[in-house]
Amino acid sequence: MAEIAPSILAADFANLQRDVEMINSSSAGYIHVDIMDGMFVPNISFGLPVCEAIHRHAQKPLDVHLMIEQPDRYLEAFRNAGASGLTVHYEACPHLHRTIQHIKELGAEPGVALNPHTPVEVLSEIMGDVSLILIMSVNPGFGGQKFIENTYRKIATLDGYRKKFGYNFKIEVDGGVNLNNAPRLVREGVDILVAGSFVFTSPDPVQTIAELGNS
Ligand SMILES: O=C(CO)[C@H](O)[C@H](O)COP(=O)(O)O
Ligand SMILES: [Fe+2]
Repeated sequence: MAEIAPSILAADFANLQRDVEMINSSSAGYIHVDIMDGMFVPNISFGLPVCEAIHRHAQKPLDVHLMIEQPDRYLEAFRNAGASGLTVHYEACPHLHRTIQHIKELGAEPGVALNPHTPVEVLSEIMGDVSLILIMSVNPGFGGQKFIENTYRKIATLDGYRKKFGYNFKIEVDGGVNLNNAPRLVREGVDILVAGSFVFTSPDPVQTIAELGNS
């Protein structure tokens, strides 16, 4: 069993309210909101006004994934735009401890994300301070990419740290998640599966979210 965070990046932006309401009516635990700045990643998604608009209709917490440089500049603004969780990239934060404290002061759940090439060991001194560790299973920037197989090993290593030291963070995986890889991801220790294109291109997204959740 896992919690599901459908990624709104794969929604129909011309029918955003309809797609948010679909997620509301499903068993999803969160709405995953991908913010891309065209600098940290080679793509621009959307920004604060769209996040606010999603929040106006959402009945699930917004899990905001900041793929932006110097995310400290925008933490408060995204919190005010409705973010329940704020996840920053390790690779974008030279003062990660300070950034995590800032997120906590804003009353949001602090998360940290790792690109596929970044080993989980770099987070060893911050694992006790975060609510969420997001393992990217594709290179961030685009939906609809192929799942990177090395992710299983990273999840297992991270789960090993959690068990050894009794940490409470949740493990989230993001990118290329589908019904083929979800069961093994959950076995390795994943708590939250992000799924964008697999959910939104399926004939029955509510049913697909339920099936992923049963993985
Ligand atoms: O952070 C992301 C991309 O950078 C998205 O959350 C992710 O790609 C989800 O989309 P899909 O399930 O289609 O891979
Ligand atoms: Fe994401």
